[in-house]
Amino acid sequence: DPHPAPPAGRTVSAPGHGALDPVVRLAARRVLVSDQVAAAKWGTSAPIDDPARERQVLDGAAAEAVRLGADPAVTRRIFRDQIEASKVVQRGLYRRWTADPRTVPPVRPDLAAVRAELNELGDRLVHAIAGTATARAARSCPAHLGLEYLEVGRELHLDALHRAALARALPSVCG
Ligand SMILES: C=C(O[C@@H]1C=C(C(=O)O)C=C[C@H]1O)C(=O)O
Repeated sequence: DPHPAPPAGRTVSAPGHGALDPVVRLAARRVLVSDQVAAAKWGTSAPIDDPARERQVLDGAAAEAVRLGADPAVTRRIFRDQIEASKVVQRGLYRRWTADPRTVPPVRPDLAAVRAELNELGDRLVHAIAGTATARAARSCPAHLGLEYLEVGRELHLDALHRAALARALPSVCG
C-alpha cells in the first residue's frame, strides 16, 4: 500500500506537512521579531511608521523575487502585509507598555541589528513564496493556509496580539 494510514495519534496534517508551512512559519517569525523592533524604538525618536524603510523592504523583496524568477508583484503584495503585521505588533506593544510601564523591556535592542535580522527572514520568505507558487494558486490554498495559521499559532504559543498580527500577514498569500 503506497498510502499507509498515519501512525496512531498523528494525522496527515501533523507539523510540517503543509506546503505553505514555510511561508506561515517565516511570517510568524517576522511577527515575533517585531517585538524587538518595538523595544528598539520605544523611548527614542524612531517612529513606528517608517515609509523610507518600508520602500527599501519592498524593493529588496521584489528584486530578490526577480533574481529567483518569481513574481515581483505578488511578492510585493505579500510583503506589504508583513509590514502591516509588524506595525500591528508594535502598536499593540506600545499600548501595553503605556498602560503598564513595568512591562517595558529593560534592555533596548539595536534597531540596525534587528533590521538585519528582518532582512534575513525576508530573503528566506521570498524563497518560500517562490517555492510555493503551485500551493498558493490552488483552490485549496485558503483552507490549508487557515490550518497552518492555527497550527503555527498553537505551536509557537502566540498570544492574541501576535495571532492577530499573523492573521494580518497572510491575506495575500493565496491566489
Ligand atoms: C519593522 C519596522 O517598522 C515598520 C515596519 C517595517 C517592516 O515591517 O519592515 C518597516 C518600517 C516601519 O514602517 C522597522 O522600522 O524596521
